[in-house]
Amino acid sequence: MTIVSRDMSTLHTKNNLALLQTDGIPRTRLERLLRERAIRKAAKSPNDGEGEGEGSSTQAHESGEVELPSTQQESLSSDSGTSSRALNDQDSSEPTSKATASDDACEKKDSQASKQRLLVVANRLPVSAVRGEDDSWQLNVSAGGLVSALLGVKEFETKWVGWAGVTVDDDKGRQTLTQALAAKRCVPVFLDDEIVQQYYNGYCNNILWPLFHYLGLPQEDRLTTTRSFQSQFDAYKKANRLFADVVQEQYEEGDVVWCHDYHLMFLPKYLKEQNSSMKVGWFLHTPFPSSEIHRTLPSRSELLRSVRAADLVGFHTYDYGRHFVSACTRILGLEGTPEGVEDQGKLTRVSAFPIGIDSNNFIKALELPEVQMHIKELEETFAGRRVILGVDRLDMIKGIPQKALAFEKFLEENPSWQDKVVLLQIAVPTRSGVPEYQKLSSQVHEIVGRINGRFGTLTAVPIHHLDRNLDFHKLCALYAVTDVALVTSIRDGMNLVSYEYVACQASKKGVLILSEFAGAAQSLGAGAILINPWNVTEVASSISYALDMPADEREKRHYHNFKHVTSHTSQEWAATYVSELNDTIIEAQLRTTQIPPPLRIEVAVDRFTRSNNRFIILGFNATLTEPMNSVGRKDKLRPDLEEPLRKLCQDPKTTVLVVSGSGRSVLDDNFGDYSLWLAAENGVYLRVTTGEWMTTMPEHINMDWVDSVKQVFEYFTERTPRSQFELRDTSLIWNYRYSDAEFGRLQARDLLQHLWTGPISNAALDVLRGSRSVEVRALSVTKGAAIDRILRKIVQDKGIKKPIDYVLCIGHFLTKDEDIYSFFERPIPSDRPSSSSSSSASERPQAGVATPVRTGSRAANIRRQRSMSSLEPSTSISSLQSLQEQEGPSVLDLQADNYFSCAVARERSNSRYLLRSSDEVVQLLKEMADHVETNN
Ligand SMILES: O=P(O)(O)OC[C@H]1O[C@H](O[C@H]2O[C@H](CO)[C@@H](O)[C@H](O)[C@H]2O)[C@H](O)[C@@H](O)[C@@H]1O
Ligand SMILES: O=c1ccn([C@@H]2O[C@H](COP(=O)(O)OP(=O)(O)O)[C@@H](O)[C@H]2O)c(=O)[nH]1
Repeated sequence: MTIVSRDMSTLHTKNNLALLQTDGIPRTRLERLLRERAIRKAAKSPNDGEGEGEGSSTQAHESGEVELPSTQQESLSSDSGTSSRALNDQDSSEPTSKATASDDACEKKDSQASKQRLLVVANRLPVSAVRGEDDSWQLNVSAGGLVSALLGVKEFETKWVGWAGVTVDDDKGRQTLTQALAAKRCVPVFLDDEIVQQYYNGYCNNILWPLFHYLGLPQEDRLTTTRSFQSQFDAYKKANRLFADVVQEQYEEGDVVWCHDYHLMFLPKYLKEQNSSMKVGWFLHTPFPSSEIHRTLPSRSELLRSVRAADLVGFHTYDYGRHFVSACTRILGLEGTPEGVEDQGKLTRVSAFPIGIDSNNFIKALELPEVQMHIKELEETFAGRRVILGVDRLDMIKGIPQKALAFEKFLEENPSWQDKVVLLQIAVPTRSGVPEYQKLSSQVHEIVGRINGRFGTLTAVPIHHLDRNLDFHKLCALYAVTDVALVTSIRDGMNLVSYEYVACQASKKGVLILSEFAGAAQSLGAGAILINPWNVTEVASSISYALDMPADEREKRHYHNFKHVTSHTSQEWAATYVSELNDTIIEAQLRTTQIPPPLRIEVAVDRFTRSNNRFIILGFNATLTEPMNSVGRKDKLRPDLEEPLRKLCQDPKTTVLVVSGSGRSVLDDNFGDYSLWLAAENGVYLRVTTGEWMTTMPEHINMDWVDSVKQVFEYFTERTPRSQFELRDTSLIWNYRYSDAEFGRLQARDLLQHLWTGPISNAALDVLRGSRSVEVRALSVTKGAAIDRILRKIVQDKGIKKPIDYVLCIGHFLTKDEDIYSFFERPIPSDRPSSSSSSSASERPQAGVATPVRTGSRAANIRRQRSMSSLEPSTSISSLQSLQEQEGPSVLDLQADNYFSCAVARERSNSRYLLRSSDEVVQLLKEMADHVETNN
């Protein structure tokens, strides 16, 4: 990402869409992403190409970024007795309190001026701080896959925001730690002990973590537990606010903000509330469980909604993403699409981005003298024995007890191996403040002790169990010398240990036994032996198979995995994610240009009050009723619309028409006692409420297909619980809005497939897909076709003399029915609404009315186009043409400023304006009704 990428980020920052559309940047998402990828590849210098992973450690070290310490010294922290990776950019072991934030920042700015700025926000910073005397700070690399992977990301000008793993209550300490961290491009979020206990140990690691790994919620045995869940959830939100505040302080326009993991599910929402134009991504490092698991969580909806505020939501695997979309459709009732989750036109893109490692760093580390020395030591220690390696945080998800049991079974079944093989298990202590982790530690020790007692000898034990964090060089050496890596996670977001093992096995070509419940199984499945860790017998026989595997099979398997690990690096992962996030914003901007502007209600009302003969056309479903996705919706007029509608209907200067796809009885029930016009079945039936229904059905309408379609709809209704179908005179509708959303959608897909390609595909019918329905209609039955006939009838019936000078047409119409909007438009592209109507409307390319629309010629035109001129209503409606012939001038005298077509709760529409929901329809009609009162 060098010069060309910078051009891209300039485009993003400036939202320069005009430029975007004219300078050759492709318009489709895939084309843009392919191009970005090509640019990234081309921008790699030839030197970067040594080894597949780009961005070598040396390079990163020189730029002063935080990195895995292949080029740094490592230190054993003598006071704690544990081995850790000390991390300083100038000097690896000295305390860093003297480093100043400003010096460092300036230096970085110059060297990284061309890079995209990236704010990485994660609960844990890549370094954990330990306070020394004199307010000095030692910064040690934190353990865990998230940190390892993100340390490999070097393409961006990255700043980290997170918790340093330590409580600092005094101002001086906070100040010095902030300075020390600034040298690592890290910014601390300070959490007090109470928050850490409630948020991190409590809500994150005792509730979300087990739940997301299918271990269920903790059992409650008394009400105080419920109360503590609530206080943990409150602390979770509070902690997320603290993160949001720090991000806000650090944010500069154009930055990409990348939020990580289950600790920060509220962060996207808080950030967008603070700044809606911020580019916000969220990535989950754990699995996202099936919606059936997620729905057990009391705060399930709030969490989903908050994550949805992000522009891009990423997961390690397609399955996790699918579960998330499914939870949003089933729990929030939103629309899941192949692209993500949609709510009233707002798309949250959901994709899989499998993480990788900085493979080059591992490969190069193997050449270092210290690593070679460790390799030699290990070879000597384990001479004559094969070594099976396990490296895990001591976490219940890692299946360490299962691993030990499988190894026990293997020894039991293979006595000849008993003194020739050892299981070397590194169990890095983690989250020791959570009681479940303390229990696990004792459990594992007990099992290991028992097995060693059973199979050990005076001089050797079969399991070497180390409860500690290893330094990087020792870890690399272990990866390189061992014969088999055994990963038995019962669930694991990805599992980077398996990647790291493969990266270090270029010479030995050891075997990877990998749990099928780790995300890594999807990428390393070709080369690994996949196992179900719960099946102890299977794992035991896989160990046996691995130890006896012939060299050529090991080579082949290793080759597959090595290729994957070295090409799908952490750098690639981050670059792909950020590139998609940037593109998601471009896409949203492009979509915006296709979205009509919001209706300015005050303008519509103002024009209404100044006109003398108004025509108001209202859709019914989701326009005058509750929104589509509210549970238990009935086809019923909203109670808050009754009064305003009644007032409007009583106004002598206003004619109100409700036009709906619904049948006559639905409209009768809702509007029988109002004084207005009703058009049922998309205008096939018409009546003024004081009169009888009449048909406006066109002649020669072909309905031969009805029986065949009916049979198909019956078939799908029987097989889709809670779906229903309705037979109308000119249409059939199958709707599944009360069915399981995903199943309904799959059924609809099958149904559509059959209608489009099956035996009735040549019938004279239109197939229309609604958001949760499929409708089949006679050809050319649309609201736009009907409005012509309806208008004629109304004009004739009311004996209208004064031309109609104001039209408001609002509805949640299917695309096909949007021809009702264009009926009142005059197709002259150069015409524009005058500026007084609405400034945003004047920017709309499709708005084309400027001069009076003469209904006679317009209607005739439409009739010609649609071959709908010959109408035979049961009650005669004479043609408007003849009406005009009889009565002289036009009945429509519509200035552009006085025509308002509005789609309700739609994202894209041919209408001039949008109303977000039926709530806004209520507001509009109320304000109009208020003016009727005062004016008349
Ligand atoms: O920060 P801690 O509470 O000490 O825990 C360490 C990290 O554990 C989890 O790692 C996950 O991320 C890895 C990289 O994507 C993935 O390979 C692994 O399967 C996950 O378990 C956790 O998600 C991180 O937030 C923690 O920092
Ligand atoms: O003593 C150790 C052992 C392991 N790791 C690192 O911890 C990470 C574990 O990541 P993984 O994705 O396997 O699981 P997680 O712990 O994140 O759940 C790997 O990068 C290891 O290199 C470490 O820092 N110190």
